[in-house]
Amino acid sequence: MRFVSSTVAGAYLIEIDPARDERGFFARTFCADEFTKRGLETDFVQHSTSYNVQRGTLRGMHFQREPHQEAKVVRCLQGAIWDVVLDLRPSSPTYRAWQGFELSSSNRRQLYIPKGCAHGFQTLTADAEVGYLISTRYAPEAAAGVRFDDPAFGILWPLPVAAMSPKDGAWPLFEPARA
Ligand SMILES: Cc1cn([C@H]2C[C@H](O)[C@@H](COP(=O)(O)OP(=O)(O)O[C@H]3O[C@@H](C)C(=O)[C@@H](O)[C@H]3O)O2)c(=O)[nH]c1=O
Repeated sequence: MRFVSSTVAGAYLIEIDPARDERGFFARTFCADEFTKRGLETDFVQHSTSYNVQRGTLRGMHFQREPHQEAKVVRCLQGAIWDVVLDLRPSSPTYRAWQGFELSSSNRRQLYIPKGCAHGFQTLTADAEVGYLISTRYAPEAAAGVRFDDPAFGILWPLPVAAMSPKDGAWPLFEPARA
């Protein structure tokens, strides 16, 4: 596995290191030893998937409040997405910074989202499916979000929004105390 540092502290783009032969290849997509070496979470209690019908569907920007903060490992299983990590940790050297990556079923890249960061994505294709490893149980009372188009962050999205949940359309503008 190859871990590429992000401009958001503690976030990593993870690429596979395929062992190829005439059948195709074999590659690790998660390795507890490799994650531990970099101080990343290895204890994942949920593996979830989301399926998205339309190109341009946007989900985000989500996080869970303390003490339910989550680390996530995100992968696009079908189609392609623009996947974004946003730093909401006031003590972080990259507080309020974001970075986006194209993840697709063909590039097989994954994005590691550290605790305290928000996460969201926009689908670049129709019929896109996204899988996540998540380190913390779903706690709806702790679920929170910031607006995908909040000028406090200036996240750039590749496409007009084709579909979004009412919840994601209604997040208030960012106030540091609320996050
Ligand atoms: C996230 C989640 C949702 N649900 C339920 C609640 C609701 O009825 C339905 C859809 O929930 P949401 O609208 O919150 O789903 P969604 O907008 O896809 O939420 C996801 O967005 C991306 C960007 C993430 O990073 C994920 O961690 C998660 O927050 O699924 C669970 O049962 N368990 C879960 O872990």
